[in-house]
Amino acid sequence: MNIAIVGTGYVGLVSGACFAETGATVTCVDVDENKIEALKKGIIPIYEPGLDELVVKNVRAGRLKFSTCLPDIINEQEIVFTAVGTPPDEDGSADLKYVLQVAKTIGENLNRYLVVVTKSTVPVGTSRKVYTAIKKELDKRGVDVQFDVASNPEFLKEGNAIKDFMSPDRVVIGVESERAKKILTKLYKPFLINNFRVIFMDIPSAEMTKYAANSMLATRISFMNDIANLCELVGADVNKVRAGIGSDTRIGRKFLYAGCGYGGSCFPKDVKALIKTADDNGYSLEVLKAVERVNERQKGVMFEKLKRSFNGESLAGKKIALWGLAFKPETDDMRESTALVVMKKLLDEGCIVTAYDPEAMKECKRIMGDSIIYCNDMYEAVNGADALLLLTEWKEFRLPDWEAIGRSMNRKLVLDGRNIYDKEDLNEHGFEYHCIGK
Ligand SMILES: NC(=O)c1ccc[n+]([C@@H]2O[C@H](COP(=O)([O-])OP(=O)(O)OC[C@H]3O[C@@H](n4cnc5c(N)ncnc54)[C@H](O)[C@@H]3O)[C@@H](O)[C@H]2O)c1
Ligand SMILES: O=c1ccn([C@@H]2O[C@H](COP(=O)(O)OP(=O)(O)O[C@H]3O[C@H](CO)[C@@H](O)[C@H](O)[C@H]3O)[C@@H](O)[C@H]2O)c(=O)[nH]1
Repeated sequence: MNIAIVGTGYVGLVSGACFAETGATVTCVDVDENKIEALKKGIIPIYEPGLDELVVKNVRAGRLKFSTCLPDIINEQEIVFTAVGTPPDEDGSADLKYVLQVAKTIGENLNRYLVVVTKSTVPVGTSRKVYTAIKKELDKRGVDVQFDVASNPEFLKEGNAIKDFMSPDRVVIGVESERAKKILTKLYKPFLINNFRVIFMDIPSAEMTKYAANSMLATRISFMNDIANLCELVGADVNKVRAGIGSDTRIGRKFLYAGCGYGGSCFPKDVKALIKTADDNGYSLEVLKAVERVNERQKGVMFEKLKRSFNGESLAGKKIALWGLAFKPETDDMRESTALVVMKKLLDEGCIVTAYDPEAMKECKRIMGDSIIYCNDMYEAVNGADALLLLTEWKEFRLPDWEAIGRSMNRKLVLDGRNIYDKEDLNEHGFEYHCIGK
């Protein structure tokens, strides 16, 4: 089966490598020539566990190829997926220019039947726009080629992308033609051989499912962050509350972790876009508006705690160490990460910021330049520091040598934004310790 994936980012590259792993012949297409050149040499542009091996293996097997030219390969494909970015526009709506550019290119070059599948996260009605854009170009050329559009939103999480893609909880496909449904069933069968969890539905419902899923998950997090802040005021412990409510199967245990706010390329942008879709349709999504407000506030909580620990004393000139810069562990992605908000606040206050992240140092340098001090490891970052802020719960931060850290810090103060340390343990080592929701 020949398929192409247009847009070779987190989603496009992971999907391409995983489809190739099941035996499909996949061409990953991108307009970024440097990225494609690097991939052809086996250099993977992002950090995602297991991705290097999977890409290299499938390239060697001849099942995974790269191209910068969709027109060259389009008429050899049965399916073309669009996995380009849909960044937020100034008003919060999803910017569809890349998706529609791809549709135009398809219409300008298509000569035989094709299923065009939108994998990017797009608002309801986008597949219709994709259909119209392709048809318009075909009509201009005066050719009568059959094609179908479908919606297949992606639910993978960064840092766990390959596992999520290879063994999905479910695959959602919005499709309105039997021919396209049959082709997509064939493609997804290898992933779900013994338990075919593909949910077919109409296209608008598939498009909406993606936003509703991310919004529900973001809601759980903001809800727990709100409860955590209240726990602090009334003397409860949010970790115990989480265990207490998560054991109710109607609630479930996942995505209930209070912390210093959610980030990433998806939750913030998708919550905004859904709010905008509703506003455009004359409906106000009150719950989601609150979810967003709570998250904005939560990203400032670590800084507020730091200020409180210094009891009104100026933070200017204080050396503050940050552990974790990525928006979550196991990725180098810093889009909308809490660290960006914290760094800005610290620098505005005149602090000296030292930082360490196992994978996101290069990305941080690209964004922050020389405004902070980049350290070679977690221990170098805390050397002479007046406080340590844990912002991303990487595994290597879980069991630090507190004795050594205590000797090297200027003030023994730890603020834990992901609740991974034990207060009693830290206090025993002579540290002042604060976390979220306790
Ligand atoms: N990152 C995730 O974890 C994730 C998960 C599920 C869904 N999504 C959604 O998937 C989509 C892609 O996200 P991403 O994180 O992979 O984006 P990304 O920014 O990592 O990658 C997008 C790629 O598309 C390329 N591109 C742009 N215009 C192009 C064109 N006309 N032709 C070919 N390539 C083009 C860019 O050069 C870039 O390499 C978004 O809609 C996002 O919301 C992302
Ligand atoms: O209990 C939790 C779980 C997550 N987070 C934070 O939420 C953010 C997002 O985390 P996660 O969902 O694991 O990563 P993403 O890669 O952004 O994945 C989300 O966004 C993707 C893009 O749409 C979807 O495909 C995934 O299903 C959805 O989980 C991160 O900042 C986490 O620190 C919490 O604060 N508490």
